[in-house]
Amino acid sequence: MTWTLDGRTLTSRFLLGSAGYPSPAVLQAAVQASGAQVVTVGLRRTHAAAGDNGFVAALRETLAATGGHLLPNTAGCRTAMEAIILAHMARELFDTRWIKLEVVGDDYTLQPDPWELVAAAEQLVKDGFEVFPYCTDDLVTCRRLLDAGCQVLMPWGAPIGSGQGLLNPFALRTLRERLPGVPLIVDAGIGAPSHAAQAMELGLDGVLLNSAVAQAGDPVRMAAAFGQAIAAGRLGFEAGVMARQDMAVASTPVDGRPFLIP
Ligand SMILES: CC(=O)[C@@H](O)[C@H](O)COP(=O)(O)O
Repeated sequence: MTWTLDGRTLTSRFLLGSAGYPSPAVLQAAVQASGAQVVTVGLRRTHAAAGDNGFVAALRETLAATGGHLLPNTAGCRTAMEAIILAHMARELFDTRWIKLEVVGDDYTLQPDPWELVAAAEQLVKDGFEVFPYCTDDLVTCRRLLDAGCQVLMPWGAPIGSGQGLLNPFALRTLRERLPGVPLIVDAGIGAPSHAAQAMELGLDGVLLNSAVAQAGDPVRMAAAFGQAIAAGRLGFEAGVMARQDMAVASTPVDGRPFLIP
C-alpha cells in the first residue's frame, strides 16, 4: 500500500542507508532487493564530489532506474553550524531539498544533541529545506523539532550501529499516540528484521537502517528480508493487532461436553 512522504508517493516504508557495503555492485543489488525508494547518503563519509570509489554513481544509477530518491545526511556533524554548511553542500551536489539532519552530542552513544539539532532545523527550514531530523525518542524534543518546522521525525530505536532493536518501545508508542499524523520513521539501532516489524506494528510510518544490511553475511538477501518484514509489520498494524491479556483466554469456546461422562 502506498504512502506519501513530503508529497512523494512511495510503495515501500523501508529507507536504506548506503554506508559500509563491500562494493558498489552489492549496494546496487541490496537497494533493488530491499524495494526501498529512499536511500540516505552521508556527505562526510562518502566524499560525494569525488573519490568515493563509485558508490554514489552506483546509487544514482539504481535510483534513476527505480524512481527512488536520495536523502543526503549530515552524519558526523557535531554542531548546528557544521550541519547547516553540509546541508547546503548536499543541496548543491544532489539537487534535493531533503536533508536527514544528524547532529551528534556524544561520541560514545552517537546520541543526537537536541539543542544543536533544533537550532540547525530552525535555520534549515528557513533556508527552504525539508528536514528529516535524527532524534531521540523524547517527546518534548520531538515537539520542539515540529515547532522548528520539521514535518517528519526520525526517532532512534537504539544507538547507531548497535543492532539492539527497539530499546524503548514505550517511548515510541507514546510518540505515536501524542503525535498522530506526524510521519515517524524509526532510524538507527535496528539489528534484525523482527525489530523492524515490531516498529511497524507499533504504528510507526517507516524504518531507516543501514548497518544491519551492510554488515549482514549476505547483504542482498538481508535487504530483501527487511523489505518483507517492514511490509508485514505494517500490514499487521493495519489489520489491528489483538489486545494483550495477562491471563490465558481459551481460543476455542467449549459448549457442553465432548462426550458423555457417566
Ligand atoms: C546511515 C545513517 O544515516 C545512519 O546514521 C543511520 O542512523 C543508520 O543507523 P544503523 O546503521 O544503526 O541502522
